[in-house]
Order: sequence, then C-alpha cells, then structure tokens
Amino acid sequence: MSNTGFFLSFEGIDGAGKSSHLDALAAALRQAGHTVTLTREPGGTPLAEQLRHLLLHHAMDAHTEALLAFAARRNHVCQVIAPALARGEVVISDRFSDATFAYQGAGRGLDWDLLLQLERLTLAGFGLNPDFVLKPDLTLWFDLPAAVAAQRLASARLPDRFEAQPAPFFAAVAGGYARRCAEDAPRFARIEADAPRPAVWQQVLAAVQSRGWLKEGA
Ligand SMILES: Nc1ncnc2c1ncn2[C@@H]1O[C@H](COP(=O)(O)OP(=O)(O)O)[C@@H](O)[C@H]1O
Ligand SMILES: Cc1cn([C@H]2C[C@H](O)[C@@H](COP(=O)(O)OP(=O)(O)O)O2)c(=O)[nH]c1=O
Repeated sequence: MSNTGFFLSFEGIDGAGKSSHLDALAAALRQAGHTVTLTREPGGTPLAEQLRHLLLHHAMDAHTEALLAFAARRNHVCQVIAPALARGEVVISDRFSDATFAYQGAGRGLDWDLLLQLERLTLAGFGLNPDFVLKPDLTLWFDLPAAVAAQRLASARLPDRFEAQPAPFFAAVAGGYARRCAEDAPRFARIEADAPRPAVWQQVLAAVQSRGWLKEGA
C-alpha cells in the first residue's frame, strides 16, 4: 500500500503532546501538494466514533477493550484509510494499532501474542500479498516520562477513563510503545517529547523529511 499514498500515525501516552502537532503536519504536507486525510483512533467513521465513546466511558475487561478497538479500526480502515491510500493520498491518524498493544497489552496486561493474532485477523488482506498486515509507513512515537505527561494533563482537561489511570499505568503503556518500536524499528521515529514545543516540531519535520515526503526548509 505504501507504493501509492503514505500512512503516518502519531502515538504516545496521554499528554505526550501529539495533538499540538497533528494539524501543523497536515498543513505542511498540504502545502507541499499532498491531499491529506487527518483522522483519529478509536474513531474516524460514525460507527467507530460510537465504539470510541463506549471504550472511553464504560468499564470493561481488557479483552473487550481490544476487540472494540480492533472492530473500530477495521471499519475505519475499510471506509477511510484504505480508500484514501489507494487514491494516492496521505493519511495521518492520531493513534493506530500500536495504541492497542501499548494500552490493552502493556497497560492492561492482555497477552501480546493474542494482540498480534487480532492485528493479523483485522488488518491482513489490504495488500496484494495476503500475508501483508496494514501498518503505518511511519509512526511518530512521542516519548515522554509518565510523570511529565501527568503534570501537563493535570492543568489541561477533564480526564477520560484512560487519562484517569495512575502514573504506573502510563509507565507500563510507555514500555509497550518501546516494545513495539524495538520489534519494528524502521517504522518508528522516536520523538523526544520532553522538550519545548518548537524543538518537538523540528523533530516531527525531520522525521517526515528523512522519508522524502517533505523538502527541507518546508
Ligand atoms: N512541548 C510541550 N511542552 C509543554 N507542554 C506541552 C508541550 N506540548 C503540549 N503541551 C501541553 O500538554 C498538554 C497535553 O498536550 P496534547 O497535545 O493534548 O497531548 P496528547 O494529544 O498527546 O494527549 C496540553 O495542555 C498541551 O498544551
Ligand atoms: C486507539 C486506542 C486508544 N486507546 C486509548 C488511548 C487514549 O487514552 C484514548 C483516546 O486517545 P486520544 O484520542 O489520544 O485521546 P485525547 O484526544 O483525549 O488525547 O484511548 C486505547 O486504549 N486503545 C486503543 O487501541
């Protein structure tokens, strides 16, 4: 799929600073002539947004969380992501499958191999090769110590069900992102998010420029 459009995801624990840069990156890519779909997970379609609401506001076990997250993802990929990539467009998603590994796997303790099976079940079959499992071409992983993220969020907004979790939960989630990155390093750009916003933005730009999707000086 990457030989048509390209697919970027933003990941990191809550409060890592992703949202501050999503719109700016979409604008920079549009300025460079790309058609960009900016979307989010869980969500991105009417059905998936309903599943998002359930996931964020109703108590449930980790297995149910993962099934809802992957059901929402399947609908999102079928209706939005795969068609946009096939048209040769750019998709930027605020979170994708890595979040399920980090939150439901590392955070909530769901078995990693089970998640790999769910990922394959949900996301194989979108390429010419039946074994191809759809993943972003580049994942910008905003890496920030859990304590710093908690400080940022304390003054920022009312927490949802995940944001209300204690600091050790987010340390575990961060460990889940580190594991996904170690297992597929070429796909990831690690952003040192414990830096002033302009310095974080420079890292975001550099990661996208290094793939040739934006020219330097953009
Ligand atoms: N580099 C930064 N330094 C300090 N505060 C930041 C920085 N980036 C974002 N913030 C603040 O931290 C909070 C969380 O940022 P946000 O972009 O919403 O994170 P996320 O989308 O990853 O959950 C917001 O109040 C935001 O203004
Ligand atoms: C995509 C996904 C998100 N989540 C969680 C992570 C976040 O706490 C929450 C929503 O993510 P996010 O959109 O980043 O929240 P916000 O816009 O409030 O910053 O859902 C999962 O637990 N599993 C998943 O598969």
